[in-house]
Amino acid sequence: MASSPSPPCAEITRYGNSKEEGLLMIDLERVRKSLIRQEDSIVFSLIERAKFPSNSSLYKSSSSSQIPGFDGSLIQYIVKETEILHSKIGRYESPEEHPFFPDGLPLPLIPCPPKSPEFLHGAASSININSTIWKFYLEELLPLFTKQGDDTGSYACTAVCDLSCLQALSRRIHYGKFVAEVKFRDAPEEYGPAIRAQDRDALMKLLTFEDIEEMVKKRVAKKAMIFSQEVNLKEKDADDKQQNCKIDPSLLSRLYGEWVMPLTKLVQVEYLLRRLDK
Ligand SMILES: C=C(O[C@@H]1C=C(C(=O)O)C=C[C@H]1O)C(=O)O
Repeated sequence: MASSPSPPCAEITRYGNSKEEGLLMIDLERVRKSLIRQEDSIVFSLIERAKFPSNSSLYKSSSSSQIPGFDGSLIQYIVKETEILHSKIGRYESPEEHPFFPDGLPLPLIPCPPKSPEFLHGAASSININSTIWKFYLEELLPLFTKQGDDTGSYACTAVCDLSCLQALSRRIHYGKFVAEVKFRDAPEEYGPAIRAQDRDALMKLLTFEDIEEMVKKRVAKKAMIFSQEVNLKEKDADDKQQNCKIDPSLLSRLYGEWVMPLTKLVQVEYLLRRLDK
């Protein structure tokens, strides 16, 4: 029997945990399918950002932003203002979306769909590690895949690409909450004692699947090679395809191995530590 298609990310929050409610069950396979689909968004957003040079002035605070009354960097200004607009239209009503500058965001101006039974424990809303994502993206990842250079005419487009990368990475990493909830529901008798003992190491060991992680690293590198290769009508051999990539496929493996998966697991641990809170 064909497996049911994985729910689009936004729908998974509307699924309950009981067939009696006429809602679809969520299981680890469906959650993992959503993570796989999110790989595409991350790969394509990095390919788009790689079109522009490093444009390091974008990320310098105070004087370089030259925004009257704003003393942060230009990228901070653009992200903050974008998140204010997105908050007004209800983006952060979704448990899958997390702002990078949550303080002082306005309430939605438009009516949001009625809240369906929450799939996640209420403590989920207290977990936001975007400051960590911001830091590794700007300080460690960007220099690895952008060419040195400064093109003042492309600052706005560059910042929009950065925001797309940041949002895709944030969504993927915080999806760890859904992974953790499914794992807990699948084996409360295993996770319960480690949660009650607040044992981070035990929880990390329970939720880690190294075979899956190895597959993820290989798959994202392959996606980078396929999605970013130059396409022409002449037949190219495999080596040429590898050389003509807009982004180094091995960078995606490194991104997932060093940052995305460890941070997704950190989110899972933080969520599970709070899972039995009243
Ligand atoms: C997301 C999961 O939890 C962990 C994190 C993974 C990831 O971030 O890709 C993969 C396997 C697990 O070690 C999972 O089990 O699918």
